[in-house]
Amino acid sequence: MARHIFVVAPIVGTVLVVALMLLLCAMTLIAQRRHTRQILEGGACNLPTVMWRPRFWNYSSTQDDALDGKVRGEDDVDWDNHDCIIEWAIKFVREQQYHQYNITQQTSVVQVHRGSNITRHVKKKMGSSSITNILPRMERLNGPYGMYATVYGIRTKVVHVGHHVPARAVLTGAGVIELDSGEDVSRGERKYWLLSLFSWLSNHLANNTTSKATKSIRRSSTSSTMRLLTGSTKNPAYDHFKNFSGEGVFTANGSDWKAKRASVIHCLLRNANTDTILEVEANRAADSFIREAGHAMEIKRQIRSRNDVDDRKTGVTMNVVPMLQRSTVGLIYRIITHHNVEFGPIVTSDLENKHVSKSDQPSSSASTTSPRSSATSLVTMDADEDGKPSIEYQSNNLECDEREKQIKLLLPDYLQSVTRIRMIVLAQSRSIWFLLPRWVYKTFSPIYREEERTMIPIRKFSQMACENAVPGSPIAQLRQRESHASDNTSNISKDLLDEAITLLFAGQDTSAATLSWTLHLLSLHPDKQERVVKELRSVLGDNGSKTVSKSMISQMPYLDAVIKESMRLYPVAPFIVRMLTTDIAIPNDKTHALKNTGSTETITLPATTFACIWIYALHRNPKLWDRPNEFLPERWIDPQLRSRDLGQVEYGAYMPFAIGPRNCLGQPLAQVILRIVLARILHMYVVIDPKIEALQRICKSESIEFDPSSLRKDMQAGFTVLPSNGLNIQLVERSS
Ligand code: HEM
Repeated sequence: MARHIFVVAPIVGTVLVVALMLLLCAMTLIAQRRHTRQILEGGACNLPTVMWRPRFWNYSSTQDDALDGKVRGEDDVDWDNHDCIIEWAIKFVREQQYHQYNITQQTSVVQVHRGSNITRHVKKKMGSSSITNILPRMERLNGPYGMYATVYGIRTKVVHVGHHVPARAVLTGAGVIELDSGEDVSRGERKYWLLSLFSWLSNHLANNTTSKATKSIRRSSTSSTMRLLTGSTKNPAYDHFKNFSGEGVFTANGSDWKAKRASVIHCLLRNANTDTILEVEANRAADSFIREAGHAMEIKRQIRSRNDVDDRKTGVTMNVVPMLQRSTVGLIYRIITHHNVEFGPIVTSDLENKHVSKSDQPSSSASTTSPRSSATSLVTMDADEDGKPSIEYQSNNLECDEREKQIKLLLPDYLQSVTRIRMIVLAQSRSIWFLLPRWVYKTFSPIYREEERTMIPIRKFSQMACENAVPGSPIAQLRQRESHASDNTSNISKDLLDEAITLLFAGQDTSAATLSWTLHLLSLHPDKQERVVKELRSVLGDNGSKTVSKSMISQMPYLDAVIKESMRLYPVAPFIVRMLTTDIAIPNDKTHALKNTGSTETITLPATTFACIWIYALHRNPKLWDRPNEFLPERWIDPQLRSRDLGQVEYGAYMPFAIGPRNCLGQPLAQVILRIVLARILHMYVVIDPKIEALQRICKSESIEFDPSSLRKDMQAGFTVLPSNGLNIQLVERSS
């Protein structure tokens, strides 16, 4: 009997302790939810709130299908076979998916409470794994300021922001005071400092006036000047990324972040060669894409053995997402390391001549940067006949050196791993482990183990990038700076490795995703694509050089409008998160006009609240944009259409690169990369959605109005959003 007691007592004791802990957790959760609701709905705020039950999400590697080009429900369709496409289109229309294409997978429950004016209690179903399902609903739940308070887990208050005024207040710390007339602060650090200064002054002055809400800003402001100036920080909202990008500029905080950001901006953007390198490398990235497509066309031609058929007319249907990922990773790698390595497929057939030389190599690098050129380093600056600077790669005359071989071998694993890590970080932030201390996650979570496995190729690739960095390159310069230096000069510091991981990913993933969405939209709108091409030809000339320069893209307003519009509809970072370090006062919905701040009532977002800025919802807010869901590049250039969009004039309404001190530091690079690569691809190929022609025909025969937007792809959530399950595009060579 006594022996039994010794066995049973510990078991019973453990059960009781676990039960007690669960009870405590549940009570804390309930108390926290009530507290949050009181803060955000009650008295001062009166905001519409969404109480969001924590949704636990498992990572499953089947999410990786994006790279394999599988399209849900479309796996068996041969997109190069006309009959197959027609068969698919008939099925698609007949099954009446046509008008409800986006609404799939509904699993968990969201409750919506309309502040203190609750008149109804709505229950809605939301998809747990697809952001596409969440975002349109966020839009539809538009209350005053489109704001939603959410409770994630036990400890956190979250405010969802879908309106430009509070978004701007959170991201710039500007609060209720109108500081800027709609200009983009991201264009220069100088403006940002000016804005911050204004922000501080205005908040300070407001503290001395009667505004009860703004008084609390001073009370809750921290000793850190930076925090006082910005009003918000990424910390701790971005802790999920720390295993990935460590203390790189994306995840660092406080004075560490400030020093790192200054260093990265200096080394990446203030380099005398930056502009030329950027131009050359963006053209090379396009060459890489074109070469890969050409290679596929050649293979297709060989497989079908139809030499008599002119393949340039039929083209080839390919998943362009991984192609763009490969091209852009090479581009960013070379920009930050100046290591001259070509990642694209090395094509040994005469195809290379057909496609690469045809598309012209960038400037004078033409003869030395072909895929067969040797492993070399950048850079000597020179001037061509027109006095325009150009780049020579110094050749060491080796066929392919060891470092080049190694980094090329690592590329497929690297790309697969970054694709996987996008999902793992998301899974982590939504898993039950999020609610527990970090050490518990690290010790017990299978997600962490998967994350560590996935990080191996990423760390290896980035380590090699640091080792291969040529003197004078951004990475080599960073290595010399205090913010990223190692104690031992021969070693690569953890800070430098984190930065390499950050820059490689931040630069590559976002650019590839934006280009994918833009090609997708243009493939659904052939008329708009033709307008871009007409403009391109007028600038490049039909027979002239096909290399695109920065000055050329500045003469292409429609191309610019297409990219802006595509980033409006598909901002690749659909939301960003900040934690408020001070109370932030914003005008309430009745006194919308910011300029009358003297007489406005304010409501307060309390310090320590997480603010989730829904860039996606801002970009599609019908109060800001005329015909918000339409792909309408003309809105950016036609004065009449422009005047209908409040979003084009209100600062903070359009922010694909975010705004405020933690906006995208790579924006100046990205703006050039996107335009040059897109121009080159469109100059070479007609991009066609393989389904569109068949659907148009079937819709016509069934007397259904054809709406190209119904063919838009779902968004696959990750760090950034990509077209779900890849993007099959038919590429057909343009006849000149
Ligand atoms: C289409 C291209 C790009 C888009 C749409 C984009 C968008 C963004 C956005 C929205 C953020 C803020 C993220 C957040 O707060 O959660 C960001 C941050 C950042 N981006 Fe980009 N980005 C692009 C290209 C680039 C490039 C080419 C680089 C560099 C090579 C880069 C480097 C960074 C870095 C380092 C940060 C963190 C800045 C900080 O926290 O201080 N991005 N980007």
